Amino acid sequence: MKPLVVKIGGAVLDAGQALESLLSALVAVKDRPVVLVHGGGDRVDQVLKQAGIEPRKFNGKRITDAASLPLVVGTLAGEINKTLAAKMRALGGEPVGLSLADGIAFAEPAGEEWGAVGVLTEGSDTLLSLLLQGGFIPVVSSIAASKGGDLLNINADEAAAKVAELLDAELVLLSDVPGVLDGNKQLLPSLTAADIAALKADGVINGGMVVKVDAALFAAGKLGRAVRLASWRDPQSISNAALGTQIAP
Ligand SMILES: Nc1ncnc2c1ncn2[C@@H]1O[C@H](COP(=O)(O)OP(=O)(O)O)[C@@H](O)[C@H]1O
Ligand SMILES: CC(=O)N[C@@H](CCC(=O)OP(=O)(O)O)C(=O)O
Repeated sequence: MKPLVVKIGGAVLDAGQALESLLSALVAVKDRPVVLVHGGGDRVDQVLKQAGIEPRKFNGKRITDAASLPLVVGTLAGEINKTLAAKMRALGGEPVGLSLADGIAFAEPAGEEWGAVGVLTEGSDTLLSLLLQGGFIPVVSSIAASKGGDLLNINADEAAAKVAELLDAELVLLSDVPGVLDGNKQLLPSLTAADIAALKADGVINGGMVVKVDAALFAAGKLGRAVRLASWRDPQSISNAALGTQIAP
């Protein structure tokens, strides 16, 4: 069976029992290899504010100035990555905490106005495949590096899309909403690229959902199959393909 790449982000990291249930469900998957890719933007916001830096985002992506970068790296590749791995180990899994910079994918700066935000370029499945063959669960943060060795901040939805592409995996992006919602807050079970363009133009898809649907469309195109957006509040979202929004290639 194809590997399963699950991305979690946002508030799940502070969600106590919901996080434990989700990680337990991931550890319990035995019929296929699993990779966990994580964000943690909410926690980064807290850490930046504590340091007197006001978070700045555009279309759900963080503009990352030089003063913010060490805090972003420490929070995502340090605190959150190690916390998730420790929790999964406590639940009986064999996680290995990594970043994109650990040989998974290179990045290039996204442009001067973005600061230390990167766009992913080429990658390799070598390390991930070795870990999966050994029965480990890679836990991947979205910190990448350029070929010149500079660290870059990647949006975690884009990181998950790249990891799924490298592994030719099934991709599920879990968030704090049941999927993409319409203007009346009703779940949209499936979306095409044209539907997404219209919903973005109408402002129904906004904020963090913009980068998520864009990453899902990118991955669906590369993989040639649908990518699913669902909620981390229900651990069944991991394996129940009927839950959430399917984004078609
Ligand atoms: N059409 C939409 N459907 C669902 N959520 C949306 C929509 N438009 C904007 N959002 C917002 O996007 C958020 C999810 O994105 P984000 O907070 O970046 O998630 P994560 O941190 O898990 O990646 C939702 O909580 C919601 O506030
Ligand atoms: C460039 C960029 O947007 N980086 C993100 C990486 C983490 C992330 O994407 O976290 P969520 O999935 O929880 O939103 C950030 O600094 O917040």
